[in-house]
Order: sequence, then C-alpha cells, then structure tokens
Amino acid sequence: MTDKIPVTVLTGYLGAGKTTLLNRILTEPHGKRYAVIVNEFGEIGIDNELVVGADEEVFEMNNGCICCTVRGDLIRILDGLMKRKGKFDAIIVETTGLADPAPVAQTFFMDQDVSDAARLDAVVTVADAKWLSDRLKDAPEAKNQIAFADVIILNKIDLVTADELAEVEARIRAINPYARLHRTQNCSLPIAEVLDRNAFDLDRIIEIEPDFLEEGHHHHHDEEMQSISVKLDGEVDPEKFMPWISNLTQVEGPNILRCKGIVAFPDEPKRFVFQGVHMILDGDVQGDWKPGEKRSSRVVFIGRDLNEKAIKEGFLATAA
Ligand SMILES: Nc1nc2c(ncn2[C@@H]2O[C@H](COP(=O)(O)OP(=O)(O)OP(=O)(O)O)[C@@H](O)[C@H]2O)c(=O)[nH]1
Repeated sequence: MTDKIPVTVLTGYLGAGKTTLLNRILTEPHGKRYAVIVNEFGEIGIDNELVVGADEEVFEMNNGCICCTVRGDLIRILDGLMKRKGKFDAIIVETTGLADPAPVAQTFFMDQDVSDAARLDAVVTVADAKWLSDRLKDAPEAKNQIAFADVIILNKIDLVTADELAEVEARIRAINPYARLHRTQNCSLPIAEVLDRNAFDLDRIIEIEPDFLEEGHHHHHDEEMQSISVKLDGEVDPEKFMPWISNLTQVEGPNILRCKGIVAFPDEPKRFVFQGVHMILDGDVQGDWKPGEKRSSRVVFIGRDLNEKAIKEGFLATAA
C-alpha cells in the first residue's frame, strides 16, 4: 500500500441516500479525520447544511455538475487538501445524483498532481430500491453509476416487497456483476464495507469504457432536467406551507425527482428541513438557527416538465 490519501467517490441517483450514508459515516466513532467534498445540482446550497459537521471540513461545489463544469474546482480543492497532507486520513467526494462517475474517477488518473498524492479507493453507489428500475430506463447517469460501482448499496429496502427487491437486484447484476452489493435501510452497514476498500479496478473500468484514460470525455446532461431554486427572504407560514408542499408533491410527484428545502417558521427556534423523492415527503425540525443568522427560507426542486412559474409563485405565497 502507498501513503497516498484514499478517496471514496460516493455516487447514486437523486435521492437514493448518499447524504444519509455520509452522515452515518461521519457520526460513527471511527477516530479518523475525513475531508468531505459535496457537489450539488441546484443554485442554492442545501446539501452541505444537511451534512452533519463534526470535525470534518465540508467543501461545497455548487456551480454546476462535478463531472462537467466544475471538474477544475474538484482538482483545485483536491490540490489544496493534498498540501495539507497528514491532516486527513481520507477524502470523501459526494457527487450530485446527476453526475456521471466516469469523469470524476478519471480525475484521479489524468491529473498528475492529484494522482501523485491521492488514490481512488472505491466508487460507492447508493441505489434506491424503489425507483432504480425506472431510472435505469430513462436516466443514463443511473446506469453508469451502477456500472462504475465497486460497492453498491441497495437502499430503501423497506419500501419494496421481496419480489421487487429481487427484481431490482437482478437488473443491477445484469449491469454490474462484480461490485459487492449490500441491501440496506437508511444505509445502515458497517463503515468498513464502504471506506478503505482498495477496490477500484482500473482494468475493469477500461473494459466498460475503453477511452477512460483519454482526455475529452464529455457527459451530456439530460437537457430536460430542470433545477428550480426559490429563496424567500423571511419566514413561511406552516399553515400555508405544509398544504402547498404536500399538494405539490402529490400532484407533480411523478415529475419531481428530488426536492428539498430549509425553511423558517415563526416562533420556531429550529430550522424546518424537508426533502422528498417523487411523492414521498419527509420533514422535521433540525438544528437551531444560529444567533444573528438571517431566518430565510429556500427550496429546490429537480425534475422534468415542472411549472417553474407556478412553483415559484406557490412558494412565495406561503410567506408568513
Ligand atoms: N424509506 C426510506 N427512506 C430513506 C432511506 N434512506 C434514506 N431515506 C430518505 O430518502 C431521502 C433522500 O435521502 P438522501 O440521503 O438525502 O439522498 P441523496 O442521495 O443524498 O439525495 P441527493 O443528494 O439529493 O441526490 C431522505 O428523505 C431520507 O430520509 C431508507 O432506507 N428508507
């Protein structure tokens, strides 16, 4: 083994459970220091706030998708981390759900400074047991994420029957028979199954993508994919907000691949955080607003055929 810093690339389609896994890794006692790089598709950074920050340093990349426009940023952040070598035991990169993992993995072989100091330990893909089969039909990124994985976490097994689980597992195996596969609820599995696997296998990747080590790989994003972010400079009224968000996700659910937000309710010292995948919505108060922090409210919706104007106006109309 070399003394290069191991890097785990955490991928998986929108809402599969990447942040859930990351938080699990960061909160379990492990005595290690991780640097975390989070890339989010959407203009308003929400993910970094949902990552529990213990001692870890979280670097946010919000200006585009990690595999395309912000790859240069990734290299810069990695270079900065390398210069502080010794401070971290490992680096974890959480990509957006829409990222193609190939160009991200490529960075660790193509960029000399990065490849001198870091090694790609494994590509870990979280798969949503309920929705993966549908996404394999309409989202090429979802298929690549499975194909490139060294470790697959088939998550949300509580939402499917045993037959459905067997079916989605067979689909995964048809794409990638090699990865270690774990079935989980809330990404519950021992950290050792995820980190320090020394599992990335360049030969296998070159078999899937023969030009992997050549420059010029270009990922074409789904052009119909929209990311709608709305910010309200103040609080929202729960009596208006709750019915609005639940109605919107019920009616538009099939087109909403992902939604999340952090909002302020009047007289509530904690932030209300909600998130959803299609019609399934989850929300709770989490973490205090910091003293002096502006109590603003923001939401992000990612999906197809969304009525941006109606969503923006609908959210703004929930103002307290
Ligand atoms: N029912 C169920 N819900 C889960 C499970 N794991 C995660 N969730 C929920 O699924 C939603 C998405 O989880 P995240 O961890 O934020 O997913 P993500 O992959 O980070 O999402 P993006 O970064 O937006 O792509 C959250 O509301 C989680 O609470 C699970 O095993 N079962």
